[in-house]
Amino acid sequence: MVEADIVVVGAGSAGCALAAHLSADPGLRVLVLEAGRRNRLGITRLPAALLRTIGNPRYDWAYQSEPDPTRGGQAELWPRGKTLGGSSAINGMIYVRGAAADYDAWEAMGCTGWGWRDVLPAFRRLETADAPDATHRGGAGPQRVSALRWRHRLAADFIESGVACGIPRSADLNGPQHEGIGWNQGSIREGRRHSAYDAFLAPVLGRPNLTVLDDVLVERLRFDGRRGTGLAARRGGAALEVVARRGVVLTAGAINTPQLLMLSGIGEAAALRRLGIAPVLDCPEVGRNLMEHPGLYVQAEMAAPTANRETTPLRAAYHLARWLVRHDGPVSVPTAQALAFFRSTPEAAEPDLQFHIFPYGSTIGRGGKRVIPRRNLATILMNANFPRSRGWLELRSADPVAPIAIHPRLLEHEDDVAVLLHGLDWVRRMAGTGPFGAGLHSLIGVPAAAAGRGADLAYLREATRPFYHPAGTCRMGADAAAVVAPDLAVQGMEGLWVADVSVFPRHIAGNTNATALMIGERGAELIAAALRPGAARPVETVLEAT
Ligand SMILES: Cc1cc2nc3c(=O)[nH]c(=O)nc-3n(C[C@H](O)[C@H](O)[C@H](O)COP(=O)(O)OP(=O)(O)OC[C@H]3O[C@@H](n4cnc5c(N)ncnc54)[C@H](O)[C@@H]3O)c2cc1C
Repeated sequence: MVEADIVVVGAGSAGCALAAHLSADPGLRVLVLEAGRRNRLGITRLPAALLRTIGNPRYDWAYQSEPDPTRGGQAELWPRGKTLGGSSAINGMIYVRGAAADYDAWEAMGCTGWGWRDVLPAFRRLETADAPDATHRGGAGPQRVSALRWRHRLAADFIESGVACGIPRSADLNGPQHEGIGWNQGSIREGRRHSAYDAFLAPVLGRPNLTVLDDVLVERLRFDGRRGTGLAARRGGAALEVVARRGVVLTAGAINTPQLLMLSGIGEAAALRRLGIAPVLDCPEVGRNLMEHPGLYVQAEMAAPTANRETTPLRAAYHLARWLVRHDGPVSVPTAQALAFFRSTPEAAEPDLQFHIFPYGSTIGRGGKRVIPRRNLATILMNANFPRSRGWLELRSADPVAPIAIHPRLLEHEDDVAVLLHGLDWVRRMAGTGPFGAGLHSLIGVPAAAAGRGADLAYLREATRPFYHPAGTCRMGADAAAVVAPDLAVQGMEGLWVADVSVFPRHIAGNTNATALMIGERGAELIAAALRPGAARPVETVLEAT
């Protein structure tokens, strides 16, 4: 048996930030449990190595979704990091916080304390940016956020074409001007991936009140009535009982956090009973509201050499050596070189579309493996920022090892289809404008505009994919149906919090890692406040308040 004051389940983006902050109080014993293994983190630090880790069960839960009837029955890989650092150890390292309006929208939805003015200090506190300032960017936080050390010409061309199409230029997409087109920044330190584990936990492992255990699969939570008192886990083949003297924080991510709640009896009571799980709390929204950025990965055949040409054995060896010595070059950078946040139409109330440009393209080779062919390919990623479609998660069995069923429904809502159709027009517009357009041979698979809306729709239904940003499955809100209250406490329970991307009440205009870190940082503040003497939050008060 192991004991701690606070037990944190999952050493991913949010979990690492949260545990580092909470354990800064030497009076609080913090235990972090992570299902993935500590070993083999070396390869994850090479930014270009993500092609080797995504889908690899050593680092990735590698979920397979259920067929999606809104996309012709498409089923696909849903990667989720399974190692110290969680998804931040296998992600594309794109660092973007989203728009101020995204968080003000959270606040307007009842999430008091999550407006931009509340979350900006947390964003600033957690980062060390290349160019800190007094208003928007931090200069002393654990997470390094760096400019690209290697830039491809075609990304510069893409930016110019975007400007020529009417997208404003942004000097810093994490600065005051989020709407616009500009260079991407990376969760990268001196050319190496800077995962949440590297940034937040590794530097404080020496704290006597902090313990991090890897290879621990948490199977279910233990309760005394409605109070979280610990959990049952498995380390290697052995059972492990953990006592949480003051509470448990779930930071297991948008798929595993709701799974763990359901396995522990918190979910839709009737569905749990059918699986032989005794309900502790009837909370039907657990696992619901699954939102994901839907979008297209459009491959572009370019006239001039793209980064695909840098992957010959000789060039790859050179770039690896260059990275080892100088920590720069094509293997030192995140996937995307430039990003844009822009409006699908002039009438759109906010930037509802995002572009990414990758200076390389990949195809699926023999055995279903992703390969980088020796062709001049680039990839334009276009996605909708605020999907209205909702999927859900469904527990298949009471066995904690059985993967949960993921029902994506990416194109359920007509508004999402309409936004993506405009996005497709934008892809064609970029392909016909400015220096990027001049250097482009063809957009592979994209129907010609002349083929009409029917052809576009058929293409969208066939080609739309998830962008690896699932969120919202333990929705935060002030209403009775919300899974967690704005202080991240699970409603109707005591000593139990959720602090990861599951709590999103609405999606954001941006990739989700920075926001996950912010939720960890802000969550730690809220939980520390709840743990202060006199701050007890009786269950009855919570229920009355909703
Ligand atoms: C392939 C990929 C590419 C991406 N690219 C980008 C990008 O470029 N930029 C960006 O901003 N975002 C990106 N994202 C999304 C972003 O990384 C995630 O949204 C973010 O990391 C989620 O943080 P989290 O803390 O909610 O969960 P995670 O970081 O996923 O952490 C959850 C942790 O909990 C552990 N865990 C789960 N269940 C258990 C259990 N039962 N017992 C013990 N431990 C458990 C997991 O192993 C994991 O370590 C990407 C994601 C993926 C998968």
